[in-house]
Amino acid sequence: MAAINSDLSVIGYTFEDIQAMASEVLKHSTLRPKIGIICGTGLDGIAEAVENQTVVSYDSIPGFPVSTVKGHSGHFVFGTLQGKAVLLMRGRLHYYEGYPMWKVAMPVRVMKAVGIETLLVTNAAGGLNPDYKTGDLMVIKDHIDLPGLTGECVLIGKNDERFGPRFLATNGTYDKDLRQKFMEVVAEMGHADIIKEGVYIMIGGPTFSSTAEVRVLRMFGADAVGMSTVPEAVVGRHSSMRVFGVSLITDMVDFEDGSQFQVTHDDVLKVAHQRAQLMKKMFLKFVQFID
Ligand SMILES: O=P(O)(O)O[C@H]1O[C@H](CO)[C@@H](O)[C@H]1O
Ligand code: HPA
Repeated sequence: MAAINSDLSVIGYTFEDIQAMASEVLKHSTLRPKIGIICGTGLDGIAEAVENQTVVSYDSIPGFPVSTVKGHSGHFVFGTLQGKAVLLMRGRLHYYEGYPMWKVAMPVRVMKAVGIETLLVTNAAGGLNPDYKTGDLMVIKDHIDLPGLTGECVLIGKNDERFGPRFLATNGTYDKDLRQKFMEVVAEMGHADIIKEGVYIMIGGPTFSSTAEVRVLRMFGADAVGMSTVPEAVVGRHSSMRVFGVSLITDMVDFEDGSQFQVTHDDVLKVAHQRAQLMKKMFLKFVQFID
């Protein structure tokens, strides 16, 4: 009798599958972008600024999973930002949608196969650091992969070395020069007061954290909590991309027992929409500095 889980081929897309999806995406445009952007919940305002747009819906790409969350529309956008070719993901995949972890970040492998070298990731997150406030932006300097630490790392499964190494060092995942440049851009725009740099912790979701849990997350050393980004950043590094991430603090978690405040997804979307124009302006300036 075959051992349980002996068929590792069921975990992950093959290199050829990813190449086929990338070819499908590339058919739609003559642009060959090197910058990829993943838009977080309600943070796809940046897509409005993309010129010469071509939209490729995820469901038109054979084998590509679809986004199911409000605030994630589910398509790639090819175009130019400040004259630079970019590929945006308007809509990401989350573990809590029911996708296995290896599927959550497969679009990053497709992006790599398309030619993306620099990956810019945004997300909406809850603030754990008491010095933060709603509406702040946190440049991610490091992350805590809580699912990964508990056995749900995005790189679990058969490894094809054409994607990257079996064992990956994840310290230094977030590119120092890009972090510094983004901070400078934001400061030059007169918004130094809302920009922070900190540690993002990923939880599986879809539950927002309990009071006891947020205390643990803070004790772990995290400054913001969310349900995404880490698998994408890890796969980005695995694919030798330069990775940059920024969190919009859409709510401040409450450490008090018996607190009446309960965050909702609509609260998250509301703050994301309030900050959409500003984030768009920041990214327009930022991309100018990316080679
Ligand atoms: O991380 P993004 O996709 O920005 O979304 C964040 O917002 C949603 C919760 O409101 C969760 O999906 C959380 O991860
Ligand atoms: N917790 C987890 N994920 C989130 C939050 C939060 O408070 N806000 C936005 N995404």
